[in-house]
Amino acid sequence: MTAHAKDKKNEKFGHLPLSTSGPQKTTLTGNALLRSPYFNKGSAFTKEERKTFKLHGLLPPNVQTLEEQVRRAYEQYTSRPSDIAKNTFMTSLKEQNEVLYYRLILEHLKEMFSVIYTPTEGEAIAQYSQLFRRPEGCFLNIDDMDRIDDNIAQWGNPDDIDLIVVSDGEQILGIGDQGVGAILISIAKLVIYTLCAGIHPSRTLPVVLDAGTNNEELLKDDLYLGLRKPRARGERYDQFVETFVNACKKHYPKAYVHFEDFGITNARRLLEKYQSKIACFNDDVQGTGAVTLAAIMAAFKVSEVKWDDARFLLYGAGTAGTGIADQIQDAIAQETGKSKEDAALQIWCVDKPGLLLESKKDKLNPAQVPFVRKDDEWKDKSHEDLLSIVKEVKPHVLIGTSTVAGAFNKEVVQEMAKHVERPVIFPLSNPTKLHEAKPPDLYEWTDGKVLVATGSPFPPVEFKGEKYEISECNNSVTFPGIGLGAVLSRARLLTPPLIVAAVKALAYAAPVVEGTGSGLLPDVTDVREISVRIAKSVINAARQEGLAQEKDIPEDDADLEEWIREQMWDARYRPLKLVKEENASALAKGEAGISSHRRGKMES
Ligand SMILES: NC(=O)c1ccc[n+]([C@@H]2O[C@H](COP(=O)([O-])OP(=O)(O)OC[C@H]3O[C@@H](n4cnc5c(N)ncnc54)[C@H](O)[C@@H]3O)[C@@H](O)[C@H]2O)c1
Ligand SMILES: O=C(O)C[C@H](O)C(=O)O
Ligand SMILES: [Mg+2]
Repeated sequence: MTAHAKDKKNEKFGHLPLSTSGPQKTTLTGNALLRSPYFNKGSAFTKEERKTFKLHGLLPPNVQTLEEQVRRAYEQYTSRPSDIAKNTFMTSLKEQNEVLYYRLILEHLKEMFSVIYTPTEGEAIAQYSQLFRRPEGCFLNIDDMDRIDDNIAQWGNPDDIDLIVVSDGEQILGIGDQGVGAILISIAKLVIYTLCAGIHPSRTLPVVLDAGTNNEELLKDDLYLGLRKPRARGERYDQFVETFVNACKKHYPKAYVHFEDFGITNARRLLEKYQSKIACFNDDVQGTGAVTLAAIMAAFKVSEVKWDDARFLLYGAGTAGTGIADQIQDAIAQETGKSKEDAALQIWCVDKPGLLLESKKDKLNPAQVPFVRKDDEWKDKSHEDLLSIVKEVKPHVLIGTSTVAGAFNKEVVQEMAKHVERPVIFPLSNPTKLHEAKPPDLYEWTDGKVLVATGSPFPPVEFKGEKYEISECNNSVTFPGIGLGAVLSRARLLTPPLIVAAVKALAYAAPVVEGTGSGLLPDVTDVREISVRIAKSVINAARQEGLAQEKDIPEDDADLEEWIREQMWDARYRPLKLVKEENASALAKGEAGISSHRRGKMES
C-alpha cells in the first residue's frame, strides 16, 4: 500500500487536537483484532501486519487493496433485493470494517445516501426489534437512572468523545414514536457527520434515552427490545434528561451534544433549557431551519422576490415548522431592518386547527405564539383549509412539515401559481411517502415555474424536454458542517450567530443558476466541501463571539481551511502499531485519536 499524504506529519500546525494521520496504536491481535471494526482491514492486512498481529492462518493468503474490497462489497450490496436488505447489509459491514464501510459509501454516495439515511433508515428503525443482531451505541433507560453516570463514563477518557447524538425516539422522522429503535437515528446522523464532514467516527457516541413508548404496536410486540411501558412525562422525564446531560458534561466536557427527533413537547423546551449551559444543537429545529433558509435565499436569487414583501406560508407548525419560522423571521428582520414583530407579519403558520390565530392562543405551544395572526384579518374568511388560506395569503413560499402526504394538491398549487410568478414550494415531510407533494406533479401543475426542494431525495424531473435537479432540503446539508465547526473550535455554546454564519456559508454555495436545471442547494456529492466552508464560518463566528475554547486556531483564512481539512477523518487504512498489554495505559493518555473503550485496551 502506498503511504497517504496525510501520513506525513503536517509540521505547520504542531500539535493538532484530532489525529487523523500516522499510525494507530492497539493492543489487539489475532481474532480480537479481526473482530474490531475500528482496526480490521480484513484481506487488506499487509504481510508485515499479519506477522506482527498474529493473523496468519486467520486470513486467506492473498493481500488485497481497499479498492478491491470496495469492488467486492459493492457487488454484494447490489445483489441485495430491496433497499431494506441493502440497509441491513450495510449495518453488518459497519460492524465488521468501518473503513471499508465508509469508503464504499463515499464511492457511491448519491446512490447509497437514501439507503443508509432517509428514507430507508426510517424502515430500519420501525423494524429495529425484528432486524436486531448486535447492539451499537449507548442505551440509557429511565428505570436505571442511577446507572447513567457509569454507562456514559465507560466510553472513554474526557478527551475521547467529540460528539454525542441523542434521541428519545418520540418523533422519528414523520413516523412517530419508535421507542428504543431511535438508537438507529442517532447512529445514522453520526454516519452522516463522518461522511459529510469527516467527523472522526470513533470519537462519537450515539445514545438513546429510553423513557418508554406510547406506540401500541411496539408495546404489544413480544420482540420489542425497549422498556415496555408508557412514556414518562413531567419531572421524572426531565430528571432523566438532566442526569444524561450532567453525565456528558462531567465525563466529556468538550463534547458537543446533538438532539434528534424528540417529541414536540420536549424538543424546543430542552433546547431552550440547555443551549445556554452546554454546546448543543437541536437538528429538527435549528438544522432544518438553517437548510430551509439557505434554500429560500437561493430561490429568491432566481425569483427576485424581495425580503421586504415576501409572504411565507408554513403548513405544519411543529418542531421543524416553527424552527423554520424562527429562521425566516430572523432573516426578514436582518435583511430589511424590520422589528421581529413586523417580520412575523410576513409569516402565516397552519397547523391541525387551521391558521394560527390569536383567539386560539390558549391551545398553542409557546413556539407557535409569535406567529399568530389577528382574528380581524380573517373575519368572514375561512382560515381552516389550506386552499382558502393560500387564496388569501398568496404566498411566495409554501413549506410543508406536516406529515400530511399529498396536502399540496393540484388545486392548492395552482391557486398559489395564479398569484406569484415563481412559486417556491418545499414539501419537507419525511420519509418520502409523507411528502406534501411530489416534484413531477409540481412541475406539471405550475407549467415548470415551481422552484422546489424536498425533504428526501428525488430523481431529476424531466419536463418539456428539460431536466431539473431536485435538491434535497434536508438538515443533513447543514448539521455536519455546523458540528465540525463546533467540535474543532471547541465552542463553549452554540449561539444564534454561529447558526447564521452557517446559513450564509451554505446560501453562498448554492449552485442555482436560472436556465441550467441546477438545484437550489449543493448536491450531496459536494457536501464535504460545503461542510468545510460551513465549519470555517462557524469557527470564525465562535471566535468573534468569544466562544472558541480551542487556542491554536490559525488566523489566516487559507491556514484555517487547511487546519480544518487536516483534522477531517478519511476512509483509508492507517498503519497499525502494536502496543504491549503492560503499556496499554499509555493508550489512554495523550494519544488523541479514538476512544479507549473502542481501542480495545481492555479486550485483547
Ligand atoms: N427535511 C428535513 O430536514 C426535516 C427536518 C425535520 C423534520 N422533517 C419532517 O417534518 C415532519 C414534521 O416533523 P416535526 O419534528 O416537526 O414533527 P412535529 O410533530 O413536531 O410537527 C408536525 C406538525 O404538523 C402538524 N399537523 C399534523 N397534521 C396536520 C394537518 N392536517 N394540517 C396541518 N398541520 C398538521 C402537527 O400538529 C404538528 O404540529 C416530519 O415528517 C419530519 O420528517 C424534515
Ligand atoms: O432525518 C432526516 O432525514 C431529517 C430530519 O431530521 C427528520 O426528522 O426528518
Ligand atoms: Mg429529525
